[in-house]
Amino acid sequence: MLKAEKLSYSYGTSFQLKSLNLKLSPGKICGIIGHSGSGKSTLLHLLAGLKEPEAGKILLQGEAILTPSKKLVPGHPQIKLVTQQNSLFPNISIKENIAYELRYYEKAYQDSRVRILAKQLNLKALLDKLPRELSGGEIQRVMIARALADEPLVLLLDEPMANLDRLHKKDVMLSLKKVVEEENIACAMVTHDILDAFGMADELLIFQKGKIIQRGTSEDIYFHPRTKYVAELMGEIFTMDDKAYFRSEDVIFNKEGVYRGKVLNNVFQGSYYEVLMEDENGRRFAGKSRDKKEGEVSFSLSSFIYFD
Ligand SMILES: Nc1ncnc2c1ncn2[C@@H]1O[C@H](COP(=O)(O)OP(=O)(O)OP(=O)(O)O)[C@@H](O)[C@H]1O
Repeated sequence: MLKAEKLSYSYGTSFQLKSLNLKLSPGKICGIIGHSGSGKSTLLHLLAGLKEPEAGKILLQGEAILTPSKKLVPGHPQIKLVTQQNSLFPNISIKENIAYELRYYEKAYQDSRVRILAKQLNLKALLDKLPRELSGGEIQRVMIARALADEPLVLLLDEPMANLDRLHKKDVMLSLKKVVEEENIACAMVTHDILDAFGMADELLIFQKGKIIQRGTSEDIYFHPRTKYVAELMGEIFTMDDKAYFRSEDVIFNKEGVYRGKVLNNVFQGSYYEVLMEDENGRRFAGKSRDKKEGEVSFSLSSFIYFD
């Protein structure tokens, strides 16, 4: 659906996005993960046709999209970018905000489309309110609904769920995934929360300094990270010898275990305790346990991660 070929962009000498290739497929969500400043937002702005690439092109259904220098108003009507910024009209209702995107259509179609979106994104109770009467998370859902109103081919989301608590997140995640599938939209989503990416993305792209350094399914990347940077983005890793790394869930407490640790703390996590430990060299690591641990403990490790 959307394809970027050899895309390049830079901010002077301080940041470069170099010869990047990317494909977004209909009905699929591509999660974009990377440290702050790695270029994720810049990429979304390029894909949305809002920044002028220095080289390369962006193809929508095989046709090159017009870049800002070739357009009066930058952007493409069928590629929608939703950021964290609230860009709703403040003095009209939520319903009118969404319907505004459909202003060239008949009223009956506007109404039915708003009704469908309100159902998909759980907005029914908010339709007659003004934006200032909504919470941050509710605004975010409305912004997504508004972006979807005119049935775009591509939806680009820059941290769409940053303002939502866990419970609401799950709700929005499920509805968003369903809409993307039902309406066959190609979607890319930048997020800082790896669990959001795991929960939603069909494919993950890992970004480092303007480059995609690994791509694959969540499971693929979680279990086979190519570098330490990638592994750490997926969750905390530990090592006792700087060669073999492990995660807290790999720690299996048992008396026969060949590894030893001194328990420093038990952090209650609800369904388990995170047991913080250190070895005789003062290296810190953690395990997971249903019960609290104390003093000297032994454990084995169920698997290791190695880097090339
Ligand atoms: N207008 C600009 N002028 C100069 N440098 C910029 C500009 N916008 C961004 N940068 C720099 O380019 C790099 C990439 O920025 P970008 O916003 O794309 O990163 P990001 O991965 O989205 O970060 P975050 O996760 O913090 O939003 C950063 O080092 C940033 O400081």
